[in-house]
Amino acid sequence: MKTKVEKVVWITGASSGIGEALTYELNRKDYKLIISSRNLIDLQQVKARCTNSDLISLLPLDLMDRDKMSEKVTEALSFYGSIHLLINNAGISQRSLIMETDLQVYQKLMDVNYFGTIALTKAILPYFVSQKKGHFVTVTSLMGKFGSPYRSGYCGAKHALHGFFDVLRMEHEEDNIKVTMVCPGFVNTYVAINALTADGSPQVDNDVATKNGLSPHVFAKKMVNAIEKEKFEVYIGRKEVMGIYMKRFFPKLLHRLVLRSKVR
Ligand SMILES: NC(=O)c1ccc[n+]([C@@H]2O[C@H](COP(=O)([O-])OP(=O)(O)OC[C@H]3O[C@@H](n4cnc5c(N)ncnc54)[C@H](O)[C@@H]3O)[C@@H](O)[C@H]2O)c1
Repeated sequence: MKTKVEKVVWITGASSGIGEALTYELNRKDYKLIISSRNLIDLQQVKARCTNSDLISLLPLDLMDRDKMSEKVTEALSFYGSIHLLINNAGISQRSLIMETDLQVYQKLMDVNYFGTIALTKAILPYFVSQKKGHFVTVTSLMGKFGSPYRSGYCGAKHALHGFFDVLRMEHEEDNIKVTMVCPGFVNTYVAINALTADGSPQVDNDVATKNGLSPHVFAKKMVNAIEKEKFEVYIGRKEVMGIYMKRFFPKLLHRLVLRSKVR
């Protein structure tokens, strides 16, 4: 457990789903946490459910506010005087066909998932470099490695994160900066309910596959294990994870299987 000595973790998107479950799991393991999301009341409720709530600091943050990221980093550092891990977890999905989707929806998917994430990453990077230590953990998706209908903009944004962070890992190898890319399969969270439809409104309904996915609690345990082992990249889910290997070795077969599965 190499990173056990590195105790301060900043999690984005901590108000629900994977981020909320990560908060409980890391709190249980006595990490000091800074938890972020857009809504302070939601964050307060998560904190109230933690056993070691004195180890939790709240920092509201909207990934759309790219200009505020340096300010947010300064605020985050003021809580414990240090940060060792940034978990870029916040994100928003999509359920709409390319032909029907407004360009603004693509813009928002990129703004939140890609530009918001890299803006926050760039804002904290000089601090990590100055410390000669730091660990970026970025939650992408299996959709960051292959595609599935109704998710064109989401897939684009998540694929882009892999490009960015693979380069960051190389450029800052000598600064002792670690990067772990986490690719979930289906996890039973609000991701499908909050997913943007063609006009930018949320889908509201859950998807069957998401509902039948891993529980956020089980997912968070596996993810923390991967973080502590400083893995480069990890795929966490059920049989859908096979898509990673099929994309690499049998891309046409994966194409047919994804179409046949009719997953929404
Ligand atoms: N649940 C799944 O099946 C699944 C699969 C693959 C990838 N993911 C990824 O996991 C991550 C977490 O999603 P989840 O499944 O927990 O869904 P969720 O909708 O329950 O949680 C998303 C979190 O991101 C936050 N968020 C959304 N927009 C934001 C913004 N503009 N600024 C700041 N925070 C914002 C939300 O408030 C929430 O806390 C996302 O990056 C998502 O793409 C989830």
